[in-house]
Amino acid sequence: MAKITLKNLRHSYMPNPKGPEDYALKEVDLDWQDGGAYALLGPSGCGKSTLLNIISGLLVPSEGQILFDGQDVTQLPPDQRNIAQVFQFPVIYDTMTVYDNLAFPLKNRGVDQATIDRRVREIAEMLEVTDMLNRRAAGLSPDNKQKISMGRGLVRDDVNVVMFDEPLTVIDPHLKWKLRSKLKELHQRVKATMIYVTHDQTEALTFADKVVVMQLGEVVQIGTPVELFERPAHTFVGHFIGSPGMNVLPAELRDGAAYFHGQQVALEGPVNPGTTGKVEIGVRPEFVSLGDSGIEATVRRVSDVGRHYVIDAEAGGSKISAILNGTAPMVGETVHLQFRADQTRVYADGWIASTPATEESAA
Ligand SMILES: Nc1ncnc2c1ncn2[C@@H]1O[C@H](COP(=O)(O)OP(=O)(O)OP(=O)(O)O)[C@@H](O)[C@H]1O
Repeated sequence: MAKITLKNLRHSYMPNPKGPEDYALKEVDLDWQDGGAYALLGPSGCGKSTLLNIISGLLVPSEGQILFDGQDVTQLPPDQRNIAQVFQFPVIYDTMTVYDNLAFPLKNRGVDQATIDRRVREIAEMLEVTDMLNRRAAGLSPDNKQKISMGRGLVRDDVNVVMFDEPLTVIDPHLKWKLRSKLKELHQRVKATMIYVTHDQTEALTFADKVVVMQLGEVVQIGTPVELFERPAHTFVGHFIGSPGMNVLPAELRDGAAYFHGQQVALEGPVNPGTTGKVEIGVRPEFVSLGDSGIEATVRRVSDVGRHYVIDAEAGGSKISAILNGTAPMVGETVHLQFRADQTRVYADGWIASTPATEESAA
């Protein structure tokens, strides 16, 4: 396994790119640590496949370098990069048995028979497909085929990285959670560097120790699932992660204080000096509650989602969502919303622009 470094990477599909908008990947600098479980998360078109293809060698970047353990591989073709890939659709040989499918990547490399047998049986046991080893792959269900595809990606222990590109696309929804947790478990056992590409936050957050969130060809935040939830570095991360996503409300700054719809809102800590641009307040629905005072709002929608209620209220033309326990208000009712101060942050032009009070007092 290897540490993978992306250095000043940029890629444009155009022959003569001019502005940043001509780049499918804007400046990307990233270190993927040896043995880490990473997710690359972002909406369709944000540049995930472009980045994956650059790492695997299918695409040579317009600018920058890719290093495996410090060695420049930017110009190396895929077959010399020693990478395993699992795609959206199962890549297996229907006419072969499950055993032979799993053994294939090892046979190809001239691995000895005893090692092949040991490794195939280990992987089959991890994937819970031992009872299928002698069956022909043609007869398997789509999810079992994809399991075997994953097994083929994991069977070699000498690859630099295993990359999964939306691997659960073909899996039935009710089986997805099973394979999702299986993959996490596999990472813990195999300890390979793994990159899991998806647009699905649940998949990313379940699988990864660190999630790389991309938007419009840019990495907007790298963090643990908890970090992304608790302190989104960008409003996009706030929106994209969470259900419902973070409330992002238009705001004004005056003398270091933030105002929404003319009313001061208590913040996690000071606003960064010199903050300008489009100012917004971000607070997750989990940290919005009802009180006797606070922001006056009209309830527009109440959804009972089992363990709690989600309400959408309107204040000053903005929608504010809250996750509430206990008794839900009625649609049309006027309520007062309170934001938990230590979870209320300022964003300027999308980027976080306030600092937690504790960090400041520790400084
Ligand atoms: N071969 C290509 N030629 C020209 N433009 C491309 C090519 N491949 C991708 N693009 C453009 O580059 C940008 C990033 O695309 P990319 O496929 O990397 O995103 P993605 O996040 O993987 O999306 P998806 O999940 O839909 O595959 C998009 O604007 C896309 O239209």
